[in-house]
Amino acid sequence: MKLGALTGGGETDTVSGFAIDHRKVATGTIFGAFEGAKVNGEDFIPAAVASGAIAVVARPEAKVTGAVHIADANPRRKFAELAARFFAPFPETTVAVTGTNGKTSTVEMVRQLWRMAGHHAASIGTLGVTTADDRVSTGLTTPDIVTFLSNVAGLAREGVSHVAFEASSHGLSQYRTEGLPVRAAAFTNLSRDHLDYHGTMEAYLDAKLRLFAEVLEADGVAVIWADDPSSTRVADAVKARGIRAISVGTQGETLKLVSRDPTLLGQGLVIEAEGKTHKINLPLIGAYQVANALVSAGLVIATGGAVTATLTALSRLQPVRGRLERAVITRSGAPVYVDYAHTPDALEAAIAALKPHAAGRLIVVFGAGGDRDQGKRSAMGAIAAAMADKVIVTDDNPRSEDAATIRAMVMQGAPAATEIGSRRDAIGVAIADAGPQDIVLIAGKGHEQGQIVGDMVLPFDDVSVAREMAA
Ligand SMILES: CC(=O)N[C@H]1[C@@H](OP(=O)(O)OP(=O)(O)OC[C@H]2O[C@@H](n3ccc(=O)[nH]c3=O)[C@H](O)[C@@H]2O)O[C@H](CO)[C@@H](O)[C@@H]1O[C@H](C)C(=O)N[C@@H](C)C(=O)N[C@H](CCC(=O)O)C(=O)O
Ligand SMILES: Nc1ncnc2c1ncn2[C@@H]1O[C@H](COP(=O)(O)OP(=O)(O)OP(=O)(O)O)[C@@H](O)[C@H]1O
Ligand SMILES: N[C@H](CCC[C@H](N)C(=O)O)C(=O)O
Ligand SMILES: [Mg+2]
Repeated sequence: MKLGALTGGGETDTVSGFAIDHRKVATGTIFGAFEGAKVNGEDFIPAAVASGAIAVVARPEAKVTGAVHIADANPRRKFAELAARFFAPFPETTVAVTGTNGKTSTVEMVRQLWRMAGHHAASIGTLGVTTADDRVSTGLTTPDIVTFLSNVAGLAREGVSHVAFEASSHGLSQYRTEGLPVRAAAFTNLSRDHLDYHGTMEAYLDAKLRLFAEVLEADGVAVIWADDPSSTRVADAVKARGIRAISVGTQGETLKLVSRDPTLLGQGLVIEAEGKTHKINLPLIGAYQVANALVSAGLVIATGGAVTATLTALSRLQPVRGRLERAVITRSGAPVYVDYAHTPDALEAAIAALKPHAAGRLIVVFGAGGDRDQGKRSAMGAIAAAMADKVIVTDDNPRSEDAATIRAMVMQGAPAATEIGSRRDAIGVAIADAGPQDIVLIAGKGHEQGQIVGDMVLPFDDVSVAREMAA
């Protein structure tokens, strides 16, 4: 592709690629110079040009010599639009999910439902780029724009026609997925998280609303979990654009959840849709997975799936890794579940999912990530103290923070909790303590295969450690 084709000018240089980090620039690259949270990418423009950048997308105020300056007041969005033209074509059907919790579960369920309907489908999010037979981590829930667009284009070349991706609030704020047409967008819920980045809940919600107010195609469809207090804000943003909405939940109009009865390994659902009543056996436990299953069914229906076939397919959903995953049963007969709950609302949902199944005590082991929202820590402690029978506070991913300080903030909400810094020891104590009527919940890291301490990622997998301790 010639540079002129992207700028509308006559430049004849051949574009070889796109980069937002000067260290990845080669001859023919278009460099995106963005002001970031840590450094200003504009400081690296001379180095990028020296490495062969033929154009730089930057604010009008930025200084660019030796390469074409593609000036724009919103360089991240401009860069994404140009990169999308370079990496196209993309799979014909792409959907996005946003919300504090449920994104990974929902995109994974959408991928499974599409596959059951015969489509070649993939998902992109916290678990990485996932296809029917492969999973590659990108390190982020919503990857950076170049990683994202090049991966989506690669999936199209592999014959993937349907992609579901997680639109995190950071990703939306940083235009990491702009330029890729979104046929349907779903909202799961909004509760406290990432205030270290967004500052206020209003700013956090605004970041997510952009998916519906700007990103979703004008002739697209919104899928809304109607039972969340913020769902009306999403419905308003969608109505303002005259876009069709599918609402799901007990307050849902398209897929109305009439009843939910826990069974041994899942739950029996009664759902009203198009005037008909559907009885579905969902093979997943927890009210929160019903919410995600209905949102995922809404997304499949929004993109052409038949209602009855899609709802029936819910009974064949496979568990999502690290989301109420049953890791092992202890020698005393106590099941040990691993869950990714790392926000107050999520911890409440995970504990609420397991409590009805615990004839004895629910023992919860959890902590909180470092370099993340600090305000949620005591709130998580308080929820665990209120809802669980025994609480063990331990390390999650301390990152650059002092681990003991993080634990102390969690303990403020759970003063009677047991504190064990080593996550391995904490899991061991919980499993040794659990009796035949008890259930152990290990929360916060889910599928993660490492514990981030400082700049190191130490190998650590909650499921493997639980199995080791229960052996
Ligand atoms: C806070 C945050 O979101 N940071 C992300 C962001 O960095 P940034 O734009 O602030 O970049 P910066 O580090 O300040 O640098 C500014 C610019 O200079 C460039 N640069 C920088 C250094 C250099 O030597 N040369 C150079 O060109 C950088 O590439 C960047 O474009 O853009 C980068 C490229 O896309 C991301 O890697 C980085 O994710 C960091 C590592 C991160 O930890 N993000 C987490 C918080 C995150 O995004 N989590 C969400 C939430 C998950 C959820 O929903 O819970 C996710 O989607 O994963
Ligand atoms: N619909 C829901 N309502 C409330 N809690 C939920 C819901 N779905 C998931 N959870 C809780 O949140 C945890 C994370 O779920 P999931 O990974 O699907 O969310 P996510 O939005 O992808 O999270 P992240 O933003 O960290 O990527 C689950 O392990 C569970 O504890
Ligand atoms: N166990 C992780 C979960 C959050 C990871 C991801 N959602 C993010 O915020 O980057 C932590 O709290 O460190
Ligand atoms: Mg996720």
